[in-house]
Amino acid sequence: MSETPKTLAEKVWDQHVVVRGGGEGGAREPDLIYIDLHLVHEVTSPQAFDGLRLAGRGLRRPDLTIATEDHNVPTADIFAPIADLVSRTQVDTLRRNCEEFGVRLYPMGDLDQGIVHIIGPQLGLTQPGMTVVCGDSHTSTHGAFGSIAMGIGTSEVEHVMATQTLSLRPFKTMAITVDGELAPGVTSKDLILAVIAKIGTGGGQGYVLEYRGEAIRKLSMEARMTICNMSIEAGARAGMIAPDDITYEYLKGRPHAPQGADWDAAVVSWNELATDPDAVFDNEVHIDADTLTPFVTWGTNPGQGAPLGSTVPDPEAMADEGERLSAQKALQYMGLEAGTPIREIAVDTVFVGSCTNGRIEDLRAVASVLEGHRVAEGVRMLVVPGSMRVRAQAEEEGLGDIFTAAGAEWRQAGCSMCLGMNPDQLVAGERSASTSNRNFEGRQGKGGRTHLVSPLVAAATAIRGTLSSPADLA
Ligand SMILES: CC(C)[C@H](C(=O)O)[C@@H](O)C(=O)O
Ligand code: SF4
Repeated sequence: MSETPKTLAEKVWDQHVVVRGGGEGGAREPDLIYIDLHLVHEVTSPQAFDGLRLAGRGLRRPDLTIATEDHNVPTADIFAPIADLVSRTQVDTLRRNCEEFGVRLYPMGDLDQGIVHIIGPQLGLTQPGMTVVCGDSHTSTHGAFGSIAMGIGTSEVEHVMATQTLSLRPFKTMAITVDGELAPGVTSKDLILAVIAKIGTGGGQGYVLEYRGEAIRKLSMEARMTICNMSIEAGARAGMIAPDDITYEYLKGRPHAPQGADWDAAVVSWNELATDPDAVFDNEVHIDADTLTPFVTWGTNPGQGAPLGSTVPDPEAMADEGERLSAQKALQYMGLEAGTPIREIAVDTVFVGSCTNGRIEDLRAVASVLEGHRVAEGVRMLVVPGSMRVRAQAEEEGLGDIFTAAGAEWRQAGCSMCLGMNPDQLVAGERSASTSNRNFEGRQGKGGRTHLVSPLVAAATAIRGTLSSPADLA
């Protein structure tokens, strides 16, 4: 064990310092950090590749760089040419760039294609103790493996491409300890929505969050990924969970995971990453899992959430002026009145998918509720797997048939209705229950209204037509 007790984040950081910045405290210069894995998608890479081309540079480590197509993918027919010109150009540009610079790319429809944050873990590329970056804010997802995983800007994307390093200032650390156990029907999505409601969308600013405690330890890897995914919605730089047997079980045997003696050696070193007992965090938050119930958002940021069993809050009752004004504006945009029971809010669309909740366990949860039911009259339901492999597995397990039998649309892999960059969009005034991670104005299409929910709530809502949990179906 190290002499000075360290947190998980500090250990991973220290293992990646190439050059330590001079100075002390706030005046400390950034460190130069080595990057183990660089994930690339079509939206944030074109300028970076252009920059390299202009400077006459190549990629420092094409072998540590992987690209996929996700944001602009039409999920209704992934094998047809993309109709939208902007999307098609974006995807064609990625293909040309990857070819020119020697980057491995999973194109639309390939069995390994999917949302960037779903395919990294799925391929075993994301591993404990790594530094993972991508020009995408939800890169925090990969922190569920005990890696420092961050979204970066386009100029940083170019820097990583050229040097495989990044110049970074150390973060502050925050422990989010979740004691107890989640009740049946309460998922990691409810937990993270409750965390963000508690600390606020700016509560994590400048921090790496480490989720710990009994309730976190009991979660599957996929549930942990949902939590780390949304760290960014609390304003954090990254979210992390220490690796344990659940992590190793998930990772073992995946295509890029170490094998044989290398695997054993890796596990020994990964076991040393956990935060030392005496390590000190810059900030600590405690949550009691036992008290949580299904949680949904009513407003236009992920922190504007409340228990499903409660009512739309009254802005007038909010002491903080900023909060009050933001709630007033949100309710107006959302077309909601204070005091309305949340369970009475009717939706037009249910979206299951995204890098938050587009994995196989999410689809299983949805199918378990939908089986033997029909999607309510007048409600459109999209079920969009996060990757083509998730789709294949869901088909093999008969989940696809359950979705179609219930009247849902069973799609191919992509970001889909998580954001309005492809044909899957809400029209103005339409309201959705969505398993994605962002609910700001227009996120799912201009004028669209989004309620963030768990997969279980999404499924029950599809059946009843109003925001509901499976318990309401009895
Ligand atoms: C397009 C991309 C840059 C963006 C992100 O960084 O998160 C997107 O994935 C999102 O979820 O809004
Ligand atoms: S699924 Fe949504 S949040 Fe995730 S990368 Fe795609 S657009 Fe961003």
